[in-house]
Amino acid sequence: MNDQPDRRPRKSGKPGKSSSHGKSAKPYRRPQKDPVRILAFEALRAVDERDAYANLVLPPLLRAARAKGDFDARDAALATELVYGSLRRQGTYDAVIADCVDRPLREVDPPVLDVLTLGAHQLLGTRIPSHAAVSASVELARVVLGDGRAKFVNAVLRKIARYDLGGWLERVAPPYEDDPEDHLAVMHSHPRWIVSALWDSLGGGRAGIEDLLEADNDRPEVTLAARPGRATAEEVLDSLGEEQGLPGRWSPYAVRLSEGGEPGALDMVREGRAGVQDEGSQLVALALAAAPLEGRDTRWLDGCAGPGGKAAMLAGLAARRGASLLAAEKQPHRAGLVAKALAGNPGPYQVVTADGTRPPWAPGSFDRVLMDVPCTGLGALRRRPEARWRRRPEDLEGFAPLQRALLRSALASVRIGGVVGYATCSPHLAETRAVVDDVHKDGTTELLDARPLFPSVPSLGEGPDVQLWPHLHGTDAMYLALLRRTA
Ligand SMILES: C[S@@+](CC[C@H](N)C(=O)[O-])C[C@H]1O[C@@H](n2cnc3c(N)ncnc32)[C@H](O)[C@@H]1O
Repeated sequence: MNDQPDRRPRKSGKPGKSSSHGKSAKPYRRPQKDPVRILAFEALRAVDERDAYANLVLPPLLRAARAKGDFDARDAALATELVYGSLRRQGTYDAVIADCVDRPLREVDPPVLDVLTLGAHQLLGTRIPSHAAVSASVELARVVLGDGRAKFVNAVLRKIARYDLGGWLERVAPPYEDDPEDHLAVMHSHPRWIVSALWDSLGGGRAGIEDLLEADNDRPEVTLAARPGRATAEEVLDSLGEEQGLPGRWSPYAVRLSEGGEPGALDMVREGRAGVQDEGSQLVALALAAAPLEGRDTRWLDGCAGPGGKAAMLAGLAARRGASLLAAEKQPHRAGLVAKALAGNPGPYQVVTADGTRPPWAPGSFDRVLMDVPCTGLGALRRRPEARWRRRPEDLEGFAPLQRALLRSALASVRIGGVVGYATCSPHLAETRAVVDDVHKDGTTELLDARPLFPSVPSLGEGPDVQLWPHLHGTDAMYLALLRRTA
């Protein structure tokens, strides 16, 4: 039922005209322009209409609003919460809104639906009092949709305001006993196919999958990685000044920022001595670097390096051990980002623009190889609130041949006895174990137990591969399998 939310023919209609104010008995009053809600609406329209990413579209809008004055940090925090919350909880809010309108959601004009979603989030997902949430949304509707459609918005939001979130969920979520996946999809605002895929990968009962789906709806912490050889986590912590930070949970290089702030503005980040990087990604790079290896260990390859977070960590670790890193990336502009991330690395490295499936280097050239392949990104839903609604199950078929080709190419690139790390930022079994099992069947690899290379990280399952989880580890759902080439 909730697979394709019955919503949003995306490209939309135009804002309606204001109704004539001569007809109203009341004297005409100009709508009140609330810059926070107007900005949130603009961001949602960009996500809906232009397939923009909220995390890219929002910062410039916020900067422009602040530059105009009259928009402070609290306004920015509220606008961010309204945009991210509306996108994350869209599946739940769609079910609620559908119950309050007398036509299918796909027949509601998308800008109207965006105003309703923003209103629903204020009513059901924030502490804003109901009357304020309704009146602010109606004023927004008057500004961006016109008076006629503002009446419709008013009527729908008044219906929504009758119950709180719990009350609505009891009404609109199908009973768990009838259809567990549909129930969880509505309760936790994920498409049903993603609930199903995550559950297949996670295993276990109801409690675990519920915790995972809720963790996907939490705002993730911003984590920094001290670049090995250029800074330590202690130095990064000391440099934070006003910003508060905590050491990482698992990675000795991690620093968790307590307030989101603007990490790009921190001195350490501007100087390239630290970078923004989820702790799960740090652990994957550290595990590959620590995998046991006999014989030569001087040539390392990152075969899918852009934008360069793991490459920066690997390059620093390689430098300490007298090894060099080749960082390859197919997209030239992303290879540029890798070059920027690696600039100033204390040891030898090279960045090349290259297709990892048709590599320009000789077979067997490397001792350690990381293949962090392109994937659906279902492991990073916390960071990209719109991604869950954009992804389709068919996307998996698009990635499958490339993922296998890149893993095979990684194994051809490593010497016999060398180690390949196959990584994804998706826990979907079609992108993780299915790929590794297919390639392992060729009979030229040994699977290594990756778990001991994640020291002190709990709940790593039965191995030999490692799947991290937001609700268990506070990281993105990164996956790592380690394969040694045997023939
Ligand atoms: C998951 S991202 C890698 C993230 C990176 N390891 C990091 O930590 O910053 C996958 C990257 O592979 C690149 N890519 C896609 N197809 C490729 C190919 N055939 N050869 C090399 N790189 C490829 C994409 O452009 C993308 O930058």
